[in-house]
Amino acid sequence: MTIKPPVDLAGLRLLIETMPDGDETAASAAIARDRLLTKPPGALGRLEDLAIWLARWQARARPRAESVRIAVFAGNHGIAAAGVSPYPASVTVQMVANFAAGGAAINALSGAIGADLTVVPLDLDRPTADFRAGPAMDEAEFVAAAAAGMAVVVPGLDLLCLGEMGIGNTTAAAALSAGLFGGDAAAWVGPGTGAVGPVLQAKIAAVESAVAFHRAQCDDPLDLARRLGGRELAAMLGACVAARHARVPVVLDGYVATAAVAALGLLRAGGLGHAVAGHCSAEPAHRRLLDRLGLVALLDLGMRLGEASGAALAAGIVRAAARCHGEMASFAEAGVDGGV
Ligand SMILES: Cc1cc2ncn([C@H]3O[C@H](COP(=O)(O)O)[C@@H](O)[C@H]3O)c2cc1C
Ligand SMILES: O=C(O)c1cccnc1
Repeated sequence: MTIKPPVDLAGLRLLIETMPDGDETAASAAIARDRLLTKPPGALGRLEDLAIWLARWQARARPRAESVRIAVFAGNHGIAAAGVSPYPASVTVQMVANFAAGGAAINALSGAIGADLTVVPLDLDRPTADFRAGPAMDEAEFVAAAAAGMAVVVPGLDLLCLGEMGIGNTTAAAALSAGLFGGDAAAWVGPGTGAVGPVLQAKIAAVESAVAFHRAQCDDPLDLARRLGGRELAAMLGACVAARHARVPVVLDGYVATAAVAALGLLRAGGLGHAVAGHCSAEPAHRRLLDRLGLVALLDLGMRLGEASGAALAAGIVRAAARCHGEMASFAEAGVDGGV
């Protein structure tokens, strides 16, 4: 189902509450087929789980992952002016130009797996507010960014990869994670693009201030995503919600993408059922966040880039899982002894 984009926070909340459950009939059919295929049961390990997961969330007994879209959302952050990144905020728009010219890592990776790459810049000349003493976005800004994310879910997709570009956004991811899950702010902060020394200290201080300020006023996950996130994070959340309604399973990228959608896992049991963690980023808090959400990453390659790079690589694995499930012969068809 293609959904109507929300016009306010209540509308967004309703779309989250009404996200469909998985299709257990399709999942059961996929489990039954998996048992017939020419391999010992379980011998394809997580590839088998992935095929069944695709079936459940696509509501298709014979799942596929041929039409893959990679969506990279870009946003600028007021908090970047607090010296939390080794790179200047100007890099965000410059990297968007690099994406358009085909020169970024994600261009090479999306080409390598034959995926469609769409880049969505979100008001780059208007950074979000510094969230240390006020919300990053007002409700209208937050909902507009979520709606922009929803628009990437077009008909005909089999799989959607979510990623981002936004200097300063590992600070937003840390603040949002700390706001949602609590604990020592410093434990949610890492180097991002390479923060060390005073930059890392500024990052920790920014997260501590922001979480203290907003947690005193609010404990609703969606409102925390508005207060402590950013436009590209809101867009990933919106895209993840729209994908669920359209029965398009999602592959998450790193720490920033996972933090962006974490509220869905808190607002609803199984709210992230249709999402798989593509990889575990080298940003140390990513593993911590995945653990809190009960997600187990597919890949662990020491990557810490963002741009949906880890998600794109993982999409190749998901496609391979669907092809095994769809293309392998059964024991009976192949005349192979054994099986059930
Ligand atoms: C050239 C360049 C390309 C990137 N591609 C993704 N990021 C990544 O780094 C940023 C977050 O890190 P921090 O919070 O430390 O600023 C995001 O833009 C993210 O996608 C990049 C960063 C740079 C410098
Ligand atoms: O894991 C991530 O999402 C990440 C890590 C470093 C820089 N940008 C993003």
